[in-house]
Amino acid sequence: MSEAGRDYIGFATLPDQVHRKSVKRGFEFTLMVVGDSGLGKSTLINSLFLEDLYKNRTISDVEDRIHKTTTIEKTTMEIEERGVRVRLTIIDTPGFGDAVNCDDSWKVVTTYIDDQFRQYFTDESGLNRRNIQDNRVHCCLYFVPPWGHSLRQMDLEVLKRLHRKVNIVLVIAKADTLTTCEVEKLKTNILNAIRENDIQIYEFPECDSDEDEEFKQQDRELKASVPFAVVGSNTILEVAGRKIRGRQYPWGVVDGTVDIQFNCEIIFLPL
Ligand SMILES: Nc1nc2c(ncn2[C@@H]2O[C@H](COP(=O)(O)OP(=O)(O)OP(=O)(O)O)[C@@H](O)[C@H]2O)c(=O)[nH]1
Repeated sequence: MSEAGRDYIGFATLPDQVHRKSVKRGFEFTLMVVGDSGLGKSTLINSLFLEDLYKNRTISDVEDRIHKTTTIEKTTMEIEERGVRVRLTIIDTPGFGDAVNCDDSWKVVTTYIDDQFRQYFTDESGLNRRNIQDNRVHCCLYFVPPWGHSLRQMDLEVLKRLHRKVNIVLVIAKADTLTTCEVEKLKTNILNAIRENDIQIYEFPECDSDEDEEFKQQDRELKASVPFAVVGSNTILEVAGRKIRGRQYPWGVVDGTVDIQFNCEIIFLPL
């Protein structure tokens, strides 16, 4: 083969090579969802990944919940978007915050995260390092109830124990139950609370200076929306000839996949 026809392999193509290898192999991504029962965690996860991840789940009765301890429930699925495969694992924490005394709700969650780090370290130190399964938790979606004024003492206790172990993304659940002003106020209070308590939540990386203006604007809006106000829905509605996952009210439709139309709050999730 002539020199000109030969593909150049070198440092310059390194990002390409890494990219190609990763695309071929696929990625592993583990997302943990933490929050009280009924905040819409399953609904949001189902709406985000367009799957029904919790088909077999039954609703426990109130009596059960009073004494319930937090458990870990793991669901794995393969998803593919434009040829890129992702092995997505959702770690749910049913029972979190349900018990009358939830002093220890955080323990199950932190123990699980620590165990995964330990397992990964052990596998990496072993002889067969090629086929390690990465079960470490990459991101934790923490659901804040919409009916409070800020983070509760319990949220602060949990977040203080989690923030050095995992990337935390805070979301205000069921944001369609709040007005624009209420959302803004709650966001300000939450941001003040995490600052006062030295809690580190996930920060988006700096946007490259050579990105186009539209991308930069999107990036600014995304950063300004933290903590994200979210609305989930598993109902498909037809609005203006378009099929959306939304929630229907007498006064309008909340598009769960794009924005909260009467709140002008955009739902972006950094996945
Ligand atoms: N108004 C409103 N209701 C929602 C939203 N998301 C979910 N719901 C409703 O809230 C109820 C509970 O939703 P789930 O997704 O089961 O809540 P969960 O947090 O997974 O609850 P557990 O499985 O008990 O932990 C359901 O009736 C949903 O339809 C939302 O964004 N807004």
